[in-house]
Amino acid sequence: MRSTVEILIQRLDEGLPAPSYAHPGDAGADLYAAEDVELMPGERAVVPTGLAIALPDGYAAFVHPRSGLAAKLGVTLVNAPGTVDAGYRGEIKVTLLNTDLRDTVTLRRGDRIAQLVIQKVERALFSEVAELPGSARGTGGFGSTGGYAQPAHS
Ligand SMILES: O=c1ccn([C@H]2C[C@H](O)[C@@H](COP(=O)(O)OP(=O)(O)OP(=O)(O)O)O2)c(=O)[nH]1
Ligand SMILES: [Mg+2]
Repeated sequence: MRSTVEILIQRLDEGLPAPSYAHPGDAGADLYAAEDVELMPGERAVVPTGLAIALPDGYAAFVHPRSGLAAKLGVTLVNAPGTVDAGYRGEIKVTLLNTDLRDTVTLRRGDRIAQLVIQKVERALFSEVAELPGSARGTGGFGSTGGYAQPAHS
């Protein structure tokens, strides 16, 4: 059986469902908008979900966009994925962004606006050294392996 972890949840808004997985095997549990929101083209808004959680130490929750909202309406999250720390007891909020340049998007209270992914996270012990160990990649990054089209105006 797939392993599970118990997450304590508090519904700050009892009119909304508790988060749940739509299908067995889903990684993300949908989060609901606690209020109506209208996003003009390019506009963002911090939307409450009516949900607070207590994660066990060693876990974090990540607020991810929903691909349906992204593909159909151009709605994503400004800070995707948002990070919910294990010690956070406040309301989970979703930083929605309407990337569409023409259409205003209206979302209603109760709409599923994002999804929460629970993950184990390591806590690092940052050890400073004068030189880092070598690697095949070295310092190359930001497209160093090539294969990118040039913008027309460059
Ligand atoms: O999409 C998000 C991201 C964060 N949070 C909450 C939980 C998280 O534990 C807290 C702080 O988030 P983060 O560390 O990303 O924000 P910050 O700007 O660094 O704020 P702080 O100084 O409070 O850490 O805000 C959300 O509700 N939704
Ligand atoms: Mg922070």
